[in-house]
Amino acid sequence: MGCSGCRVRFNCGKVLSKVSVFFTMVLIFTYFFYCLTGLCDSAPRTLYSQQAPDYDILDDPRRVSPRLLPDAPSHRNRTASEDAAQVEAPGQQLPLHMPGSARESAESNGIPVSNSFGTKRFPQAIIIGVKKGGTRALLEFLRIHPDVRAVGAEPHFFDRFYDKGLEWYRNLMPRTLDGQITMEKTPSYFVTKEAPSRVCTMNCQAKLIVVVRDPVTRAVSDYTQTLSKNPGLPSFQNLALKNSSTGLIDTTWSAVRIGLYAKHLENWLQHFPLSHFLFVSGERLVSDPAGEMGRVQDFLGLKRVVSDKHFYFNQTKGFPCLKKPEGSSRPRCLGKSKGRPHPQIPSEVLQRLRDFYRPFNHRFYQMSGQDFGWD
Ligand SMILES: Nc1ncnc2c1ncn2[C@@H]1O[C@H](COP(=O)(O)OS(=O)(=O)O)[C@@H](OP(=O)(O)O)[C@H]1O
Repeated sequence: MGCSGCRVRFNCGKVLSKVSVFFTMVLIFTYFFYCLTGLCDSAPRTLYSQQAPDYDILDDPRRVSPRLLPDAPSHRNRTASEDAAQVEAPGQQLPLHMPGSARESAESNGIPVSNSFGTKRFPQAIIIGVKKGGTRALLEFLRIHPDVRAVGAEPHFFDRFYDKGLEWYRNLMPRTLDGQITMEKTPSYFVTKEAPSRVCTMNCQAKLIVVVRDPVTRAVSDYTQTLSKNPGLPSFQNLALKNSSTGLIDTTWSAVRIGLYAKHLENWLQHFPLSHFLFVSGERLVSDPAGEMGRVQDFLGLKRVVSDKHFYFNQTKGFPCLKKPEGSSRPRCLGKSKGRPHPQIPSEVLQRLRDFYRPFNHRFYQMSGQDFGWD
């Protein structure tokens, strides 16, 4: 009797251990299957795709380290807050070759669709400048195009991280299929002495886009950005003028120097012919985004997909916004660091700057073959 009780308990134990082995196997197989279908990779990314892309983070090098760039080679030891800061390009969540309706339906069902197709290529086109010209707006507008894939954050490879090597750079790029263009934007390339030769080492056929804006408003915009991070900053006039009595402009101040477009372009023209450049008017990108996007798409050899129907003017923001950015069904404007109110600068200081820039602007109009009408 006692012995048969033992046997029953012994058999029960055997059955239980078999069941637990069975369930463990099922779990392992399910995990393998899940990974084989590529869903493993994308599981954490769905979190990012559900967030609104924070354009402010993407343009702030202090908040986006190269480790946090999309598809950066090293993802080890990330903290949760770093993960949250890695906002991926909306278009990087879904393979772009997927028919629109299929992508939309996958997305609306909350099914993460991993982009494991295509190849990481060096960019064929780069937005190289200028800082505060409207480079983020241009990149986000371009991203609506199904044949454009771009890194969300600024890689700063040709100015800050060149020693990491070309493979590191290529690894940051999103995967593209044949016929799709890989792009990135880092506005500081335009004013970096070494950037042209370095870009040429990567690809001398690269197309280069420069968004230019009246250098006076650009300088004020630049100053406004620095002031927002450092409220104790001296006044604009203190920084722009060597001394107030002579009214001489301080060209060592980066906010002034960046606006000497002719000088920076000269450096680039040592390595690339003029035909490789497209100069986008920062002012027209605001007043007529569709018109300016038409020129950009032609230059990149793309079908004119991005058009009037993609934009609306947001009265509160005072800027054009996207009706449906890539990967989202809701209208979206750029972040609050884009289109900030500028501080009041004394008109004589602005006039002094205007006079200073005039000859440089005219030289730039000649070199680029375009009159931007800043004077
Ligand atoms: N559609 C739209 N929405 C918001 N802002 C727009 C837009 N188009 C152009 N701009 C102008 O872009 C300016 C910022 O330029 P960048 O994106 O090149 O800045 S950055 O260098 O990346 O920091 C930013 O400068 P500020 O107005 O001084 O903030 C804007 O004037």
